Amino acid sequence: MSPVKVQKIVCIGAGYVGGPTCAVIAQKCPDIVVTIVDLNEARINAWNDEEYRLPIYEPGLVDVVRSCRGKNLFFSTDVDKGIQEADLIFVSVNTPTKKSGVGAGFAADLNYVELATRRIAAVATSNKIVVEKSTVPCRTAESMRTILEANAKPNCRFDILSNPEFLAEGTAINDLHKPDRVLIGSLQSAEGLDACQALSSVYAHWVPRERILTVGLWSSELSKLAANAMLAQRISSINALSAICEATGANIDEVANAVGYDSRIGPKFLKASVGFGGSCFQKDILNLVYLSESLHLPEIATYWRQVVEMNEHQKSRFAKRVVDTLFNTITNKRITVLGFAFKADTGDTRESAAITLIRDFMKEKANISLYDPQVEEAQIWQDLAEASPNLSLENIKKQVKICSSSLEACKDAEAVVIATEWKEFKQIDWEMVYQGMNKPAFVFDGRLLVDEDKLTKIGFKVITIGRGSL
Ligand SMILES: NC(=O)C1=CN([C@@H]2O[C@H](COP(=O)(O)OP(=O)(O)OC[C@H]3O[C@@H](n4cnc5c(N)ncnc54)[C@H](O)[C@@H]3O)[C@@H](O)[C@H]2O)C=CC1
Ligand SMILES: O=C(O)[C@H]1O[C@H](OP(=O)(O)OP(=O)(O)OC[C@H]2O[C@@H](n3ccc(=O)[nH]c3=O)[C@H](O)[C@@H]2O)[C@H](O)[C@@H](O)[C@@H]1O
Repeated sequence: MSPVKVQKIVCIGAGYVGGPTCAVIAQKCPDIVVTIVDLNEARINAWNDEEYRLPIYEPGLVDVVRSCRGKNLFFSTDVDKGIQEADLIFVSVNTPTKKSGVGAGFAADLNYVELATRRIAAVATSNKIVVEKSTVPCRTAESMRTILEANAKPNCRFDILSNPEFLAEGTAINDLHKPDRVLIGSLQSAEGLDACQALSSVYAHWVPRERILTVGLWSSELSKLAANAMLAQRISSINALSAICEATGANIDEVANAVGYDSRIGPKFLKASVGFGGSCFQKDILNLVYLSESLHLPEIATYWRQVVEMNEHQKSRFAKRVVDTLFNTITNKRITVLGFAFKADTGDTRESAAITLIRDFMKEKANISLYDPQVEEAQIWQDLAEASPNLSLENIKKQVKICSSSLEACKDAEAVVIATEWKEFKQIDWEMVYQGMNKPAFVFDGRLLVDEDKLTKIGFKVITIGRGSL
């Protein structure tokens, strides 16, 4: 048997990963028809929007979709038809942390993966290559195989691959166009290797062969969790050092720079911050913690859990520094929060540090003015309500005001807190901001973004993460 030549791809899940990933596959493989399906009709309608108001904000994404939608790229809610017609199926559904039951708070909720897998088994009438794109615990492919084989129609074979995604939001299109590596895991059987070859040939349309790594299934699944854990660990390490800097007068930027010059360490991902956010770092590390505990490796679980605990500590440490600096009370004071997304260049707010900060400021009875250039208002209210379940939305709205510019948000404030590193916050007219604020006027820079000397000259008192305020 020789590898299948992939002609039709369906992707189940039109989210942050399925959408951009498969849009780029369509763009780079004009000979392949790609259909992205989702149960969420509103999301699919947005992907099909005539004015290209897509459901996610990602620089460069509109151009990719514009170049191939309606030609070889389609978005649909008809999941069954998509499955039936495809020879390769990406499963790119959400895998959030379980909220209840065994492993609640740690384990990945694999319900969506299982439902998608069962749907594939129920409706497929020909052989399929099924690709795990979602981030899943090690050995999930085995569960998928068991479900598929138990429910397969006669003469219908399924080959399962793991092909985790390493894109980061905000740079997704560039990451997909020029990936550091594409990782494909398969069984080492003849059929498994053929399936692996078929998927490799899809990526080989634009990714150099030496960057397409082929490994065993379990290594591939674990490598995804490992990569996120090690990236997050770097941030927790630099953030732990930022606390020492604040207490000693060392400067975290200088420390990170000096440390990063060591070619074994490297300069990337060493930016101290108010804490990492995003849908995956915390979830994937907790998943690794749960996996370690399930494997009776408690010391390993404790080691990785600390990365998340350090992140929580960083967020609460920063909120406390704001309160302490503002003479130990922010009750009835106006605090401006600039940025709500978990990082710049995305409208995504999942696990954003800004949510935790605002929750903590609300507990202190502060009034908050908030501005973010991308995040939708409805999303902000939903996130704040979820973070403070004891407060009604009506009460939250009494304490929080959403503004349409930085200048408006900073008016009459005692302090400005920078929570997201949006480029436009670098270009704020701080002279004008200063005039409109109460005095003393404080700026708390949680993203090492502003020019501290310049702001100090204007009259601000600037408190920066990882720098002493002596
Ligand atoms: N967001 C990111 O930057 C990255 C995420 N990942 C992983 O990729 C996976 C997907 O993440 P996102 O795209 O962010 O999630 P998402 O929540 O944006 O999208 C998932 C989509 O799957 C759909 N869905 C769920 N079950 C379905 C079913 N049975 N049939 C059809 N559609 C279904 C949902 O309606 C949703 O639109 C997760 O496992 C995540 O850990 C991996 C790398 C990067
Ligand atoms: O599995 C995933 O979901 C993805 O998770 C991260 O991507 P993402 O969360 O989109 O964004 P990152 O750039 O990694 O940033 C995550 C968080 O860490 C923060 N961060 C990042 C880098 C840094 O030096 N300091 C820092 O505080 C960011 O502000 C952000 O809040 C990984 O970078 C991707 O490789 C991975 O595919």
